Amino acid sequence: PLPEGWEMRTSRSTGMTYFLNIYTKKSQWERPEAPADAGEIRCRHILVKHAESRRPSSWREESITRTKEEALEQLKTYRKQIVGNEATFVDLATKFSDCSSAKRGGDLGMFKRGQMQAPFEEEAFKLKVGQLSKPVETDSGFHIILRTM
Ligand SMILES: N=C(N)NCCC[C@H](NC(=O)[C@@H]1CCC/C1=C/[C@H](COP(=O)(O)O)NC=O)C(N)=O
Repeated sequence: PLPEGWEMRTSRSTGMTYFLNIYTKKSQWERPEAPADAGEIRCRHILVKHAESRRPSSWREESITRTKEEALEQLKTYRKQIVGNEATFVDLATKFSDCSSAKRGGDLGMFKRGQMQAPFEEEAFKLKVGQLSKPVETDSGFHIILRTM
């Protein structure tokens, strides 16, 4: 089968088979080996900051003093609650995310490569739509990411 995100097409003019990236609508003659690059994706995230974050402050807390270990533990607890259906991603993001996107349920909107810090981008672009990431560390703090588009 074709890797995810590709469709096989036949050229009306030449009758030759080509391959269409359903996200970017770009086509190619070579049979793709890897899932189609989405170009632009949309994600929600929950960010837990700590004392060493690049900006140790948020709408929730004027001055964030928790340690990195505490922040990671807290984030893992949220992830367990989501995976165990004890809470929803949007509910926890709204209540606990240290990013201003908390007021949008963690939604960051659509973004392309080159916009987010590298570790976040790398993990986000690996996710399938609907998939939840493992904890990711950036200079902002620790995140879990839910790809929505
Ligand atoms: N395009 C959208 N929606 N906004 C621009 C995002 C800019 C980008 N931001 C990040 O990489 C961090 C990590 C992933 C999400 C994110 C959110 C940060 C985290 O909080 P902070 O460390 O800034 O206080 N809050 C907002 O920017 C960056 N290149 O700095």
